[in-house]
Parts: sequence; structure tokens; C-alpha cells
Amino acid sequence: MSISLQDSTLFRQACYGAGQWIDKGDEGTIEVANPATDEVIGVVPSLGQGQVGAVIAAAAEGFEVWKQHSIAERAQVLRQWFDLMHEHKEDLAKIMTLEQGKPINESRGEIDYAASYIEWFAEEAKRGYGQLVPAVKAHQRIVVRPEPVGVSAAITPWNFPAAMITRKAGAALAAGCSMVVKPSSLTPFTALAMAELGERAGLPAGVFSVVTGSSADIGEVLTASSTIKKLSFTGSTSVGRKLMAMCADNLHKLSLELGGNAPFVVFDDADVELAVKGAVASKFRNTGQTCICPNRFLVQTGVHDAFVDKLSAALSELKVGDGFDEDVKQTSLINAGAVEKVQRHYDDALQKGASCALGDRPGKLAHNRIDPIILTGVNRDMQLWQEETFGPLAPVMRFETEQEGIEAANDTPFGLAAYFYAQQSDRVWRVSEALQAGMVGANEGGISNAMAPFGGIDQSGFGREGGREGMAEYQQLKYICFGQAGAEG
Ligand SMILES: NC(=O)C1=CN([C@@H]2O[C@H](COP(=O)(O)OP(=O)(O)OC[C@H]3O[C@@H](n4cnc5c(N)ncnc54)[C@H](OP(=O)(O)O)[C@@H]3O)[C@@H](O)[C@H]2O)C=CC1
Ligand SMILES: O=C(O)CCCC(=O)O
Repeated sequence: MSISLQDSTLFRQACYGAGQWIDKGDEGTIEVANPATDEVIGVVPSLGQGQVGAVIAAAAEGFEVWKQHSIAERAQVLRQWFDLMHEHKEDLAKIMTLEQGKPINESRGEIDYAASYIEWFAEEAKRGYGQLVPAVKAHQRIVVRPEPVGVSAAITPWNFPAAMITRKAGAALAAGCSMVVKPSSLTPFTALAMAELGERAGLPAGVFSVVTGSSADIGEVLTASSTIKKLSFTGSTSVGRKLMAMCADNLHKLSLELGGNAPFVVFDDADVELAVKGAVASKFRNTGQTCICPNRFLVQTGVHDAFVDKLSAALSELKVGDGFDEDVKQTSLINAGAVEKVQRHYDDALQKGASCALGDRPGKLAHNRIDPIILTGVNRDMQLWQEETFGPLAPVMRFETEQEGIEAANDTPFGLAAYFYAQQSDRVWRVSEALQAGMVGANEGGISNAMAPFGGIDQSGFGREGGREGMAEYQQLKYICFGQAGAEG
């Protein structure tokens, strides 16, 4: 490791199950590299399937213990976990930038965001209300009781190494479930630091585990296990689809937060300055590697040129470099494959008639860095229209009428996020309702909040994380019908 931490014990090169640190994997080790330098920063064990099975068995025991805790006790432990994340925010942020590459200030922001899910669910734990339902028969009483589903599992991506864990684990643990997490092999150290803090917060053995190793092998064990009752996955649509098929035998409850293809629509009556601010914040967050990043900019003809000019000016100010440099706003993409995908979209678009209004063909800078790019003259035949680019490339298409803009925005099988900018209030309502997505930013580029239900529709998956809805994903309903002896009829 090439950074100094105030608390070096947060950097664990071991995984965590049954309340123990496991430093030997039956399948050897996995090296983790810093995307900004390609240097290996450490190794984690590659667990064998038997080892993962043992962690799941311990999670079943952890569940039995945890579900007996009072709600106040669960809330207290979660609150303590939240406090520890804040206390160690700087170290957690450094570990995240080291393994994921994002600017250190964004890592700090992600730790705050991740911790906010733990805080939210510490409070929601107290609000797992059931229902008393009026019964048709006078002698009956109907009670509906939410109960924890049991042992849950999470498979999480590399782009948000902390928040994608806490918004699943916070909900699961608040509901009374235990959870086994498999983080991305590209970014396991943030997850392991969180496990260390969870242990210090007082989570009983087996309640929260982190397993590392081959994703295919671990995915197989998690989906084949009848001990596990719920799987929550965030990642690509292709892997999500595969996991859903693998869960079919056990009929696991599932949440899938999959790829997006968010439109960002700017109408003639928009506040263009505000739209540019929102575009920079949403598109260039994590150097464009966010599932809710705008993937397609649709700009009405009256403000098209002004928007492109102002966006170019704003993007020219973004410094590209190493995430530990406090002034840097855009950093290395996660790996060479990510740069190749941006290159492929760029080449395809230029070949099909787009023009480059800012930037250059990706691939010239060292360490998988790319200067922000704007392409204009984009059309629907281009690959970047159909697939998530997951990088700092903003393609802009011009449109004439409101109807045309909405129709183009909805021209995708994905439905995670959508954004638009307009000022006429009737249009704001109309467009909010017409956009087909699980989340809409109306004159707003920053839509992520622990208190709101996060999730998509169609090929972007299903299930909601955060909000009042988040905990329900880890609960099942039991309806109890009370009769009275001698009172039937
Ligand atoms: N919705 C979102 O937030 C995300 C969307 N994406 C999209 O997906 C594209 C590809 O990114 P990529 O990292 O490859 O995403 P993946 O879907 O491959 O990876 C996400 C998670 O799934 C795991 N995984 C991969 N294959 C399997 C499997 N067969 N069984 C069980 N788990 C598995 C990965 O583990 P491991 O890393 O160890 O292989 C990781 O933990 C991106 O360009 C982007 O378009 C990517 C990340 C997040
Ligand atoms: O890309 C993702 O899957 C994470 C979304 C980040 C957020 O919650 O805003």
C-alpha cells in the first residue's frame, strides 16, 4: 500500500466471515491494482466454494442471534457503525481512491453518502410497521406482520465501493437479516474496511460478512444456496440476467440494479446555466462511471449551441489526473477495457456522422485517463445511443419539438434515471410524467438520496434501495388470522 492511514488496521488483506478474519483462500489470492498507476496495492484471499459455504452457514447462525435483538439494539449498533464511518472518513476515502481511482473529494462524498444509508436504516429499523386489517367475520382479527427474510446476499460493483454495500446491508440488517457481501474483486478493500468497522460497532458474528474470490464461483454458491433467501445485485444487465436465471431453482427474492442509459433533455425554456451545472455534476461524477450518469444529451434547437458552448467551457476547466491531487476532477477509468469501450463509441459515432466539439480520441493519456469529450450531431444508429458508455464522453443530439425530445429520450429498453431542464411549470409536470424511468431529475442533476427509493424499470432491473421501500426488500409478510373459540359463524 502506498498511502498512509491514521488507522492502518482498516486496510485488511483478509476477508471476514463468522466473525473471523480469513487470510487464506483455498484458491490462492487476488491482486488488487491502483487504476491510477497500475501498481498492485495488496492482495485478498480467493475463497474456495467450501469456504464460502461455511461463511453462509455462519450467517444463518448470525441471523438467529440478530433477529432476537430488540429493534432498539439493532438501531444502536447501526448508529455506531455510522458514527465510526464518519470518524474514519478520511482513511476510508483514501482506501477508496487508492483502489477505485475516483477523486479524493468524491471519495469523501461517497463515504458520507454510504454512511447516510446506515443512518437512514438505523432509524427505519424502528418503523417496520405491520397492519391490522378489518376482517369480514366478527370473530376474526387479521394481523399482517413483516418478518425478516433470513440470510441475504449482495454482489456489488467497483464504481461505488462503499455506498452500494451500505444501501443493501443497512436495509438488510435493519430488517433483522444477516448479509454476505461479495464486493467487486477490483475494489475489495473498502468493503473490508467497512467490515472492520462493523465488527467494532458490535455486529455479532455472522451478521455481516465479506467474501472475496472468483465472481463466477461465489455467484454459483450464493445462488445455489437454499440458506440464502434474498440476493441483491448491482452491476451490468448481462450479469444480472444470468444471476436471475441461477436463482430460479431456489426462487430467491431478488433486487437487480442494472445498467442505465439515462437521457438528459434540455428544452428551449431551460435555464441553460443550470442545465450545464447539472450536466457536469451528473455526467462527470466518478469520471462518467455511474449507472445514473446521463448517457445521451438531447437539446432543443433554440438552446443547442449555447448549451454546447457553455458545456465545453465548463468541461475545459476540469483537471484530469491522479485522484489524490485535491484539484483533480477527472481520474483514470477503472481499467484499459473501460477506455476501449469509450474509444469504440467515439470511433463508431464519428464514422456515422458525429463531430467532436471538445476533446480528442481517447487513448492518448497515460493510466487510462481521458479528457472530457463532447460529440455533436449524434443519431440513434450509433452504439453510444444504445449502450452505456461509462466514461467521460457526452454525446449531444439536437431535436425540434417537445414530443420529439420525449420520444427520443424514451427510445431505450433501459429505465434507470432520466433528467430534464425546463422552466414552464406545465411542461415540467408533463415531461416528469412522460419520461420512462425509475428516477427523474427535473432541473436537478444530483438525485441520489438515502431517503428516496433508488431503482429502475425494464432492462435496468427491479427493486428499490433506500427510502421507506428499501427495508421491505428484506422482509416477507406473514398474515395471521385470529379466531375465537366458540364464536364462529
Ligand atoms: N449498475 C451499475 O451500477 C453498474 C453497471 N455497470 C455496467 O456494466 C459494465 C461492465 O462492468 P463490470 O464491472 O464488468 O460489471 P459486472 O456486472 O461484471 O460486475 C459487477 C459485480 O458482479 C460481479 N460478477 C461478475 N460476473 C459475475 C458472475 N458470473 N456471477 C456473480 N457475480 C459476478 C463482479 O465481480 P468481479 O468484479 O469480482 O468480477 C462485480 O462484483 C460497465 O461498463 C457498465 O456499463 C458496471 C458496474 C456497475
Ligand atoms: O452506479 C451505480 O450503480 C451507483 C449509483 C450511485 C448512486 O447511488 O448515486
